[in-house]
Amino acid sequence: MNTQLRSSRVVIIGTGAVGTTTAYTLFLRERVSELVLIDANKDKALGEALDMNHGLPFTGGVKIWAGDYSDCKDADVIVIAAGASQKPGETRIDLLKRNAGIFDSIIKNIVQYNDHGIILVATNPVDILSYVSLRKSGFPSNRVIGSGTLLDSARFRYLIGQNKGINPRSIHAHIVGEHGDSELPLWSLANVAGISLEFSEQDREEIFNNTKNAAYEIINAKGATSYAIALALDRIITSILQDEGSVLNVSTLLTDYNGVSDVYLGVPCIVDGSGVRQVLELELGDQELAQFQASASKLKDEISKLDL
Ligand SMILES: NC(=O)C1=CN([C@@H]2O[C@H](COP(=O)(O)OP(=O)(O)OC[C@H]3O[C@@H](n4cnc5c(N)ncnc54)[C@H](O)[C@@H]3O)[C@@H](O)[C@H]2O)C=CC1
Ligand SMILES: CC(=O)C(=O)O
Repeated sequence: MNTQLRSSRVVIIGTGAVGTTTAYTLFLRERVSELVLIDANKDKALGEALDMNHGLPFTGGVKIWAGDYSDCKDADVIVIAAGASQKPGETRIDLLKRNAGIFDSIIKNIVQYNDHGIILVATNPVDILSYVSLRKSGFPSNRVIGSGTLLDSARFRYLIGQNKGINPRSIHAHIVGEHGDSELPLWSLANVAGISLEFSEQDREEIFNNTKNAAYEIINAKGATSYAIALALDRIITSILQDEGSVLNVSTLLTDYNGVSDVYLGVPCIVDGSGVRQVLELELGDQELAQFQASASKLKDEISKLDL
């Protein structure tokens, strides 16, 4: 495992709430040597890059600029956070038509210049758009990753931590499936130091509902979610760039995974410099299996309506 930070370039496509906060997180934590911002609104990318550059005297040496697709040539990771976001009351799936449309040109532009990097998708619906990116890029599946249920699992761990009075970093717990309304909690795997955690039915219901509905709550309150997703993307990017081999609940192509194939869903994966090095197959209980398969069917149904 290489723990040294090597020279690296990350390109972020879409400099709205998610893209910019991710850029700022990478900038503050000095995760990369070069950060390129691309947006359909060139002035927005330019302004964000300039604003961050003015912080350089207070931080380290990350080189940031507003670029174009030719800058993807030397990129190790290309993050896609471009496109429509949910308005209050909209689901992630409601964004599919609008966002699948723009992925056509975004992926074409990326592969015109890059054949070796890792595409990391954040745009919603993230599992379906990761699958679209795989099909349109022709990249191997280990190099097309969605942020998946990493964010949902973080929310779950936070809420369990609140319930138990334990720091969420010490809580091990997983949300798997769609990053969206059909996701499922794996209560039987929730533990602290390998010790299973007990919950009342009422606590389980409250913790899971608050996990699943977190984005709706935040969007109603402030219009977008940005900080926690930026930290989740930073976690994935760092695991790639530092060749960590961390286990993260990202969205990946499933092949006969608990009977599910040919769809992207969030499950625990070993993430390193090659992208998704290994998909870890979980043993699911009967009810969990039924829910997981229902989540897959829902997304496959949506994918079948797309022109791929
Ligand atoms: N995967 C996850 O866990 C999360 C995903 N998201 C998703 O991320 C996406 C972005 O969300 P926000 O940043 O809040 O939206 P935003 O509206 O703040 O920013 C979107 C940006 O994309 C740009 N854009 C649109 N079409 C483009 C194109 N063809 N090429 C380049 N840039 C383009 C816009 O100019 C805008 O700057 C949404 O789909 C949202 O649902 C948001 C939070 C968490
Ligand atoms: C918007 C979104 O997908 C989230 O914050 O979970």
